[in-house]
Amino acid sequence: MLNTPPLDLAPITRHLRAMFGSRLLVAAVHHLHVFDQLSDEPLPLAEISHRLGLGERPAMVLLPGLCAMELLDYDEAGRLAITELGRYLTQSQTPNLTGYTGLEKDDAGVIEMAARLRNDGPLDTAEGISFVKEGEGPSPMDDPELARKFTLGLAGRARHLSPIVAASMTKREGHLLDVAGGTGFYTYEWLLANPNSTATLFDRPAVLNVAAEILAEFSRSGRPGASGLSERVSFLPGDMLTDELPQTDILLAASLFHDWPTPTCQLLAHRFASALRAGGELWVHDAFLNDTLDGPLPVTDYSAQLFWGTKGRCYSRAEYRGWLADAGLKPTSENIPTQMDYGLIWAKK
Ligand SMILES: C[S@@+](CC[C@H](N)C(=O)[O-])C[C@H]1O[C@@H](n2cnc3c(N)ncnc32)[C@H](O)[C@@H]1O
Repeated sequence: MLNTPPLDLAPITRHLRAMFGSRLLVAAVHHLHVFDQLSDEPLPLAEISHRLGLGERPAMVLLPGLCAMELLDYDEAGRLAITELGRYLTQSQTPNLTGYTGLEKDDAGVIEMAARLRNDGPLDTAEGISFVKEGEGPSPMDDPELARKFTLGLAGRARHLSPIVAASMTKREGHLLDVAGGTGFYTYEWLLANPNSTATLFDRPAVLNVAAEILAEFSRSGRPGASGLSERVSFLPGDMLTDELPQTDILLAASLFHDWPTPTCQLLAHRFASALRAGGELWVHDAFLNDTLDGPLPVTDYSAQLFWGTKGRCYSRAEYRGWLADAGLKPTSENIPTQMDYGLIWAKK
């Protein structure tokens, strides 16, 4: 690990994402009527999702979120039940807080959250979805200005987390493929920690233009090894969903799967497994739900944020390990925390 770990910035991202958790709460009480639906009897997750008219993704964002808020819980039979606290959000309880929470029910963010939950995403996607390039439709990641805005929007987080990630990953000689690598910070830090290795940064062309500027700045930082980095990194523009990926020893998927729905994650796991050489390692850096799908709150709030803005959500380690095993990899049992409610898991080929 690093000698002096940097300050964990999680309090900032937790407060930021709490906005999306609040929208989930008020939408659940006043627009979807989750607590009234459950007030008579506990229901299996599939049944309550069906009664609420929610698809798999919105259900897996909303219901774990309400569990993390301690308003719902799983009973011994695995059904979702209202907790003692959650009873105070039903009309049948006296007193209850629905009059008070209802003061926020017409908030624009709450109304839009309810609409997105019912629709499994925004109604109008003419401009494309942030961080996502899929098929022939428009993508902000292919528009020079938007690609720059979104990529630089993640730069501070990546700059802060990447030394911690590089210190936590295995040290080895070989090649790193940083898929959907964005700014490239994870690659640059990993190369500094592995001086005899090389790397490919794979992303959309407009994103790689920004990454190249960041590499130029990084190379001038004066840190040991930084000035020679550009000879060890290749930039490869492409579409990770369709283009052939180069063979590699280590593949890093940082904040990647969480932008995509489950079937796409399964496809990506297969594609990434095929790109690994024998003995290769697939590393996932992300924020993980509990395997019991009931928290933690910072991650269910993050899942609500991702649901709002992308095609994805947060997933549990068990969900990831299932996809990686189905793709022929051997998931390890290591759970390595990094910071900002993120962590690493990895699998071997
Ligand atoms: C949330 S960002 C993560 C960036 C970086 N890994 C990080 O952690 O900072 C997702 C990245 O996926 C890229 N991306 C989205 N769809 C893609 C596609 N079909 N092929 C390649 N990259 C894609 C985006 O351009 C964006 O840089």
